[in-house]
Amino acid sequence: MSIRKVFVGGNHKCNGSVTATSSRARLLAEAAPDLPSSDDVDIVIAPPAPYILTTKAVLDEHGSSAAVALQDVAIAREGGAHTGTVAADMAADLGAAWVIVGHSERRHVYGESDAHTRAKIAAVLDADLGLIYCVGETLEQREGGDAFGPVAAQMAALFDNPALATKPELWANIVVAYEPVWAIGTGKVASPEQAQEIHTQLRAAVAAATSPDIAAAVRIIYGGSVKLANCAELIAMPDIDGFLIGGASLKPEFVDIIKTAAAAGASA
Ligand SMILES: O=C(CO)COP(=O)(O)O
Repeated sequence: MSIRKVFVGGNHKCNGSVTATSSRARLLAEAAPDLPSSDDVDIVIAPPAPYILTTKAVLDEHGSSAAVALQDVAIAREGGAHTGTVAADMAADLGAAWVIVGHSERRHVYGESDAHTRAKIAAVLDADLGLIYCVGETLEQREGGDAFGPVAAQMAALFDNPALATKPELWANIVVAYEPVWAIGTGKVASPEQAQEIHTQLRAAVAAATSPDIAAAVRIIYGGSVKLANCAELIAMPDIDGFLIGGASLKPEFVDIIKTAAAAGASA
């Protein structure tokens, strides 16, 4: 059971419409009386960028404490000549509180380099936004016997960030999402033991790169085929502090996953 405040994010990826995204936000906001308070759980929705304003408006209108996240960001904080992207400053302007960086679909489908990921991390931290930093190994890498090696290499992009060296308090704005590539959208969820093993290694890596206090406080969440049927056993592990949810965040069960995760956290 996590001793940290549970964090549940819904990554809508490239799905939805104005109507569908609004009704998902409304469903979540209307469930608020049945959900634990924002003292016990952080809830974040990452709709496609064009729907951020609408999502935020629906949440605000219903007094929801859920926050909004951008799914990816430009490498330059202020934007400029970066066709097709959204800048961190624009995310803040739209009312987003968080930005996802390093998602496997950016790394593997769009071929995003480590240099891009590093620049995006810098842009998000510089804009004072929360960073949901995704890491994860491919099936090939896991079957090759070293699941953590590639994850550690991805974490280096975070550890090398100069702002974090001078302002370690920025770690409070960071959530690390372990998302094994083989589990994303496949229905093949990592076992609680597999996830816990990597989360422990991640926490140890944070401790080695920063301090035991920062490592003890940083939230490490799991993503990859999380659904209502498997979330309870995952959240029961001591180093799984929440979830980043793709497919199931588009369904009404998202609310029930939040309830399950938050209840486990509150009883820890
Ligand atoms: O990529 C994910 C969240 O960012 C996970 O997606 P699924 O929950 O659809 O496997």
